[in-house]
Amino acid sequence: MTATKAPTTLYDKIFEDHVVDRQDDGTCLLYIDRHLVHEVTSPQAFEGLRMTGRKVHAPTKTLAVVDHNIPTTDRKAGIAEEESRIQVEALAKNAKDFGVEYFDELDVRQGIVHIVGPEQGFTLPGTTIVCGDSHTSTHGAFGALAHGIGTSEVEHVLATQTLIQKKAKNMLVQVDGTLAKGVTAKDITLAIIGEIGTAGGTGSVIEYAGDAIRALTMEGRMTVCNMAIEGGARAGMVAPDEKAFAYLKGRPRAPQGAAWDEAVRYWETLRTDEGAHFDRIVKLDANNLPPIVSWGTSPEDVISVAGNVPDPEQIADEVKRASKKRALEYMGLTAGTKMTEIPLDVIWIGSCTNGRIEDLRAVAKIVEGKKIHASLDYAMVVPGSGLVKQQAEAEGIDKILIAAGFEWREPGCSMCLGMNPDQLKPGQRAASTSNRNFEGRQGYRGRTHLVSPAMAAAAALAGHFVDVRTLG
Ligand SMILES: CC(C)[C@H](C(=O)O)[C@@H](O)C(=O)O
Ligand code: SF4
Repeated sequence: MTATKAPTTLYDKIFEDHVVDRQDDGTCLLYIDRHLVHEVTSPQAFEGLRMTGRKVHAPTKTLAVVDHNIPTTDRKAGIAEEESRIQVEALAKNAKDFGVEYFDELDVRQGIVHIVGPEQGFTLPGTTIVCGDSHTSTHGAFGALAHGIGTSEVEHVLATQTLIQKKAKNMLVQVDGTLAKGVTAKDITLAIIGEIGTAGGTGSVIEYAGDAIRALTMEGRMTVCNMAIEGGARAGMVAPDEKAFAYLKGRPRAPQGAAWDEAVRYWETLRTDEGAHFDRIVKLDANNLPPIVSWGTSPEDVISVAGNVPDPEQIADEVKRASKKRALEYMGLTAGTKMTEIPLDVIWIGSCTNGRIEDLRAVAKIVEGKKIHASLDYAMVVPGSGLVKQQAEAEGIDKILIAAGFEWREPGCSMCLGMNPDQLKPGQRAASTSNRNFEGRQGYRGRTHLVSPAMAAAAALAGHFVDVRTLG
């Protein structure tokens, strides 16, 4: 008698393929294929190795890049802020001492860690990937199991190439239908968080499926998986397909020749079986999805650009009501105001959510031959990596943006979190293509509205939000 194997999810498959040891209580030791390292969460981890005389277990499976603390202006001028400088210098030294490849601030391959991994073909389908950074979920777009980890785990992975994990629940987010013109992956991911809330994915790994996800480019899928974290999930993933393979083919770290063909044969098996069990299923209709704007101080505070600032008084739950009232106060908004009538001060385009070439192309397409609105303090574009910047310049995108009045910067995290000099001033209101809008996220008392690159571009021209579906 042949036993039929129970259908399993993509997450189950990759997880089980990497289990080195399993305890009775379900605690597993997972083998880690790829470890990305940046300057913020690695100094103590390397220090821990040094103090105990340990080495990096698999230096070739580790890649370090500087991103959070570096200025986006002249790199050769160095870093003025001491704490930032110390972190960056520590990473350079640690990479050298421990034999880890490192992209420094003058390397064209440098950029935001989650943009660099896929670009280098370091991120591959079916692998386990970790980084001391919450948005490691981005890599799940390639059908990898990608976890953000804490600094003590960074040390553990450096020393052992393994991670202690318990199996998460399986959650399916099914997005079907066709997006309206101007509506993008960012709107999908913001809408999902609006629907499930920032705790909606707690304890789960989300698989994104459906024809609207299939129709997205790899850049778009990365945008969606990037924000799985804002939906509370441990990771997000999309089953790899021809688009993923085409994106990776020929990348420096991707397999070549016969090894490539063999890899693709394996990658093609990486999908959820028909009938596999999901603990929770959420559906989103792409057909009717409007462009989304955040109005509050949580990524779940989202609304259609065609809507009005919501009224917290309508919320039954007292605690929630108080918190949303506070959010409106912080944001300097009044319930009932039309979203398209909120005047903006700053436009910021970049981040691991939306700092890829496709994002910059979308912006250039909208602003070409036009000027940013005179009422803005400034508009800034920060490419996600040196290679994105180079590609954009080869396409003339930099010229279009500069002619329209944008600042064109060096790559890094920049104002996504303002660990470098790029910060909002108190009271300044920004349309930002990043992923977090907490109080002070982009600068002390700064106000952030999360949007797609197309929405940010249209807002740059108008000085307020515009429904991009109405653009010609
Ligand atoms: C600095 C880093 C630890 C942090 C993260 O993990 O997400 C940062 O990238 C962020 O986006 O807030
Ligand atoms: S771009 Fe923003 S979200 Fe992404 S890693 Fe940098 S700080 Fe974190």
